[in-house]
Amino acid sequence: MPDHGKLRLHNVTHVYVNDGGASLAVDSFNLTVGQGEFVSLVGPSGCGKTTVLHLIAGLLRPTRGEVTIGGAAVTGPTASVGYMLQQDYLFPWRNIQDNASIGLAINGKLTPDAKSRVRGLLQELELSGTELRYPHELSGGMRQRVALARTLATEPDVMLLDEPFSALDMHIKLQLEDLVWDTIRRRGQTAVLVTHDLAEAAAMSDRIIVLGRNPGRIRLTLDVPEELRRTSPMEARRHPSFQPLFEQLWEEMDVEEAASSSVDVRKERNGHHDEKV
Ligand SMILES: Nc1ncnc2c1ncn2[C@@H]1O[C@H](COP(=O)(O)OP(=O)(O)OP(=O)(O)O)[C@@H](O)[C@H]1O
Repeated sequence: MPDHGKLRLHNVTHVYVNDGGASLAVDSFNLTVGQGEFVSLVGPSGCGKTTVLHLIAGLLRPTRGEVTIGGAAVTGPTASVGYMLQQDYLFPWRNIQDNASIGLAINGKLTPDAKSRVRGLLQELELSGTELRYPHELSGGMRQRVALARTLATEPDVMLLDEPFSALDMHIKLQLEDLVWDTIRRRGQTAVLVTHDLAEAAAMSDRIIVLGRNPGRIRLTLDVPEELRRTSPMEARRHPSFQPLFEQLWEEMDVEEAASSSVDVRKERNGHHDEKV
């Protein structure tokens, strides 16, 4: 049977409408992500990457077009989608076990089995012994691992990652990239990562989608070579195929950023500060 993809955005357009007027964030966006595939979205600031994740998560409804997961239309947030953000948003008054269990508690699924699964997750993420501690007693990397446990606890099929490593220092970031990559792979989850870090995109993904400047449209798709997909992000960074891929991405982003700034220059030159070019 042909693979129609776990996740599909079909001709999706999103316009934000508020007091400031209407703003086109994503325009006629088409993307299919296969079951178990890891895709990264990169592109200039404001090009619509987070908007795409919010549409997949059901936090926003498309103005036009359709988002489907497993063939079913996304009409609102569902437990089958997990979301990991730059900030961990742990509750300071709840201990680590309770923070990791919060999604299950909200969904009314905090059964004894689920509790023991959360304990297993904390163990898997090397957080054993922290269960009764509070977030302020943990390092940034540990807190982000608790956030990962909280996301995995509800057993989502699709993981959305919005710059989850960008607030961490380099050493912790590299370790956490490996851990997240490994947990996602072992569970066969489908993942979409938004990142400004091109090396991270190259090291973690099966496929990289380069978006053009606002409004979000796909400018280019790069398939990551098989030998990099098979290895952990840390190992991928050391592989001979890594540098050429990174350089290609860098050049593509350079072209895109240059296009953005030439538009700004053109706008300045023409005195058209408010006009959409
Ligand atoms: N709530 C909102 N209301 C109006 N416009 C918005 C809103 N959220 C985002 N936008 C606009 O939509 C466009 C896309 O924003 P989005 O946050 O998706 O971009 P991004 O690529 O994730 O940016 P960054 O890389 O800087 O995080 C931008 O022009 C932004 O100003």
